[in-house]
Amino acid sequence: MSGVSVVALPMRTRFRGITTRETALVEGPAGWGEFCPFVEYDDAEALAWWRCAREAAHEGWPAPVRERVEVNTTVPAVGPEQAHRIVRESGARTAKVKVAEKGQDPARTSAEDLARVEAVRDALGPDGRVRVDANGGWDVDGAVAAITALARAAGGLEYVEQPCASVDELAAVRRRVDVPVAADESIRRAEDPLRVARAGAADVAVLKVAPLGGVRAALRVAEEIGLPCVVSSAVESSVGLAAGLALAGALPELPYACGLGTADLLAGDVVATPLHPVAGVLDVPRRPPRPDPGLLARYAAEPATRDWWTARLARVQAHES
Ligand SMILES: O=C(O)CCC(=O)C1=CC=C[C@@H](O)[C@@H]1C(=O)O
Ligand SMILES: [Mg+2]
Repeated sequence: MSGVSVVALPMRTRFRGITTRETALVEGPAGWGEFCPFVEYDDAEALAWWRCAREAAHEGWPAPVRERVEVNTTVPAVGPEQAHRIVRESGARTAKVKVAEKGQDPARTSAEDLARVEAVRDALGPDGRVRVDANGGWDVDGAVAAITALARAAGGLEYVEQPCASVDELAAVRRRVDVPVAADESIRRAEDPLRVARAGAADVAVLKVAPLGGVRAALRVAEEIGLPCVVSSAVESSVGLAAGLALAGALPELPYACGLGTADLLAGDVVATPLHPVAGVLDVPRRPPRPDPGLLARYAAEPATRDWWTARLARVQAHES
């Protein structure tokens, strides 16, 4: 397939259970788009991710209403020393900390999570903002206990992202804790992204541009959901991150630092100047950065991986026609 480059980007540390981020970059008349649904997603779920890539490559993005976006630093499920170093080196004022890592007991708060958020608070100082993301890893009682303990250890939490898996569980937790609840998977993986708001299950809406189908589609969700929004990445290369920044740049209101600093999680990227935040800030691009041919070659996926992605992309595109 012409104009498609499949790469396997090394990551600095394990995040979301992966240490390599496979992704397909597509070129069109408007620039480059990135198609990178996580490998376990089926073609039906991958369709929105293709629409996001197609928008970037063939249509372009709506004009932004701001030139810069404050971003949080993202702390994977690492030890306290590494967590402290990540936050200090980022210069960001907000940190999102991964907790309830897969395999942990959904009914309890791990000592590792408590130590991690304590180290993050120490690195940020008293004025910093600490948020945590459980990726649905707790049950309701476990979430209530964990959020209380983590808020104490962190010296206060800005919000807790997806403490439980279902909308009904989010609503139950929200009734029992003072920490604001942010919905992520309950929006980006839902048949109806607005249900979480109708159910009174969240205070904040996390928007990921690719699973929501592109900048324009995500702006429509933001308008309809009636909650304050925060934009977060899907650990894309800097090409796909630019789409997230285009969304953050175009939202009428942007009350939170955005989870778009994830180029820092990559040990390799496809653009000569990756979108690394400086003091927790990123500029809003008007168009996606162009991949560097040498980097596309350097990180080119092996043939079997390339064939898997190009076949997946062709199947998803066929869904559209
Ligand atoms: O929001 C951030 O700080 C970075 C992005 C991030 O946390 C995630 C990206 C992709 C999938 C998940 O692992 C995770 C999330 O759940 O938000
Ligand atoms: Mg999340």
